[in-house]
Amino acid sequence: MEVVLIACGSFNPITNMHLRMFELARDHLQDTEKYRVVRGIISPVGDGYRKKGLIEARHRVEMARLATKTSDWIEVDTWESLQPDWVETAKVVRHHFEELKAAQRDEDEDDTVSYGKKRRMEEEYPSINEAKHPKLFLLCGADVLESFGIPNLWKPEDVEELVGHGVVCITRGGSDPEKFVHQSDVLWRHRRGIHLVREWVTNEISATHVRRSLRRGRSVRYLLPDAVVTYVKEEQLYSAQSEQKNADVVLAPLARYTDAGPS
Ligand SMILES: Nc1ncnc2c1ncn2[C@@H]1O[C@H](COP(=O)(O)OP(=O)(O)OP(=O)(O)O)[C@@H](O)[C@H]1O
Ligand SMILES: NC(=O)c1ccc[n+]([C@@H]2O[C@H](COP(=O)(O)O)[C@@H](O)[C@H]2O)c1
Ligand SMILES: [Zn+2]
Repeated sequence: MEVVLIACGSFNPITNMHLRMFELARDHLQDTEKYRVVRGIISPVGDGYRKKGLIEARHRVEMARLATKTSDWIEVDTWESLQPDWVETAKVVRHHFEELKAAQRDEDEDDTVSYGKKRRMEEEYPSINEAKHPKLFLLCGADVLESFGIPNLWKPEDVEELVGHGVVCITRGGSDPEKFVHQSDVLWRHRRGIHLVREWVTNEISATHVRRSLRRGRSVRYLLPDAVVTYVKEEQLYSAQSEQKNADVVLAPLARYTDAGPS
């Protein structure tokens, strides 16, 4: 079964750990001998997410592009980052899933010799289509999985939709995703679609740490790809001022699902 992995996040900035997540997930899935990971998509969140310290999407996208230049299977997609308002992750995944299905349809139509035969097979076995296009799994760290339980952050139907597609979750210091899945009825029901990956070479790289070091003029070399370090320097990104962005506004999902403010 072919699988495409999609990681949604701020990538503010992208770190080596974000890239490691993809490699870890691919090894884990392929080790089951059930899946073949064919592509990885990085989808930086749009500016409408309103997270504190979130710099402009065009810079975050460019850094992700530079970081994935040396990968032959991970790419950056800008659809989410270009939307004027923040888009729910379930909706982002739905958009990419539709694209995968459409690409498969185009491929089938090009293949004119067997098109008629395929159509007849589809009529006879409607579920045949499900196996034809790749599956799309959300790739995330354990903190994101655990955030599914934070009130007013995720809609229950969105969580259901995401775990229905499949989720690959990488362990992160201080997290216990196994326990979290066990304690949630929805996640437990979908436990077979939740792939927990243990990172044995634990590291605490986080974009927050990187931004803090940059503000203090400390080196972040070897935490980020060299090309990203150079870009940050050239563009003079991440200052005390940029960290104050969105300091006084409510995070878009919280604003959307509560009366806390405009979304
Ligand atoms: N060290 C890590 N281990 C496991 N997962 C990680 C790690 N760093 C980031 N991730 C995951 O990468 C995805 C994108 O995360 P995000 O852009 O928030 O990065 P971050 O390093 O957590 O940044 P921030 O500190 O700003 O929250 C999320 O699913 C997050 O859980
Ligand atoms: N309800 C939702 O769909 C929902 C809620 C919170 C975060 N998210 C997403 O999770 C990711 C989290 O990123 P951060 O860890 O950088 O906040 C972002 O891509 C964000 O859009 C989605
Ligand atoms: Zn984070």
